[in-house]
Amino acid sequence: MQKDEEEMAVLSVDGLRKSYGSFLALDGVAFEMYVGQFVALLGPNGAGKSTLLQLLTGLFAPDAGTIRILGLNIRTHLTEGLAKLGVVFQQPTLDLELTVEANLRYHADLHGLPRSLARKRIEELLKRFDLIDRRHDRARTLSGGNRRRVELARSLLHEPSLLLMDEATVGLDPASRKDILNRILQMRKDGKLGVLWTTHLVDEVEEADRVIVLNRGRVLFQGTPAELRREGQAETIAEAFLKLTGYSQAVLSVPGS
Ligand SMILES: Nc1ncnc2c1ncn2[C@@H]1O[C@H](COP(=O)(O)OP(=O)(O)OP(=O)(O)O)[C@@H](O)[C@H]1O
Repeated sequence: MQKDEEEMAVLSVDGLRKSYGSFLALDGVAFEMYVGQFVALLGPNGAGKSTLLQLLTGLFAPDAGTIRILGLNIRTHLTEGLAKLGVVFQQPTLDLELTVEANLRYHADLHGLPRSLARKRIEELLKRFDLIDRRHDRARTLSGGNRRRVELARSLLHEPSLLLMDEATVGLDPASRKDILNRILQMRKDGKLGVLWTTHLVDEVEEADRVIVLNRGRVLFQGTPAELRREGQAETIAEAFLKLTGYSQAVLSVPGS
């Protein structure tokens, strides 16, 4: 990667606004993040996290504001911007009738990877995510945690600079949840990828480089987990989050639920 690419924000969002009819789902959202960072986007249900991710993936256009991926404005450079993006969606997206390997090969073809390069990367990623023994198994036979690992491997095949993970641990058992989170946290050591991790689970943001608190379409806070605790004059992230948002304990979901 070029020096100026390393210093450039991998994702830069400014003045983002999106309404559904008269309902304002995102209201002037702005933040930046860099490669090597794990950024947690924390917000209760309905905060606007999925809407934000739909805009970041070009699914639909914002009413106002700009999104830049490595400096590329996706309004004018959508294809180039999306080529730098890996996504793990909240809803499972594997073809359950295909084998693990075929799911990955299909994605590699979509990204136009030459077959020999695709074979090499698939092999590397299956090893890295401890899936090599399952390569010939149909996705249907995999546990929820393993399916998520396949989706994660798939999202990295084209070597993106930015990985978006939308509530990636929802529905997983506690051990699989921890496994996925730890794998992502380890990846930041490579310094090649920025990860935007959306969640409504406060315990998933403890080790983030930065936390963005989104509530009712607005950014209430952005900074480190320690700064979040300081801002909320609280000992825990959960307490700080509740103070900032004014919610009661009930809004904090039980992990694994
Ligand atoms: N297509 C739509 N039409 C109308 N309102 C919508 C639509 N999609 C989302 N909303 C509303 O916009 C707000 C933000 O929704 P969004 O799904 O982005 O939030 P979220 O933080 O991802 O929540 P969740 O964790 O529940 O998915 C919610 O109040 C939701 O009801």
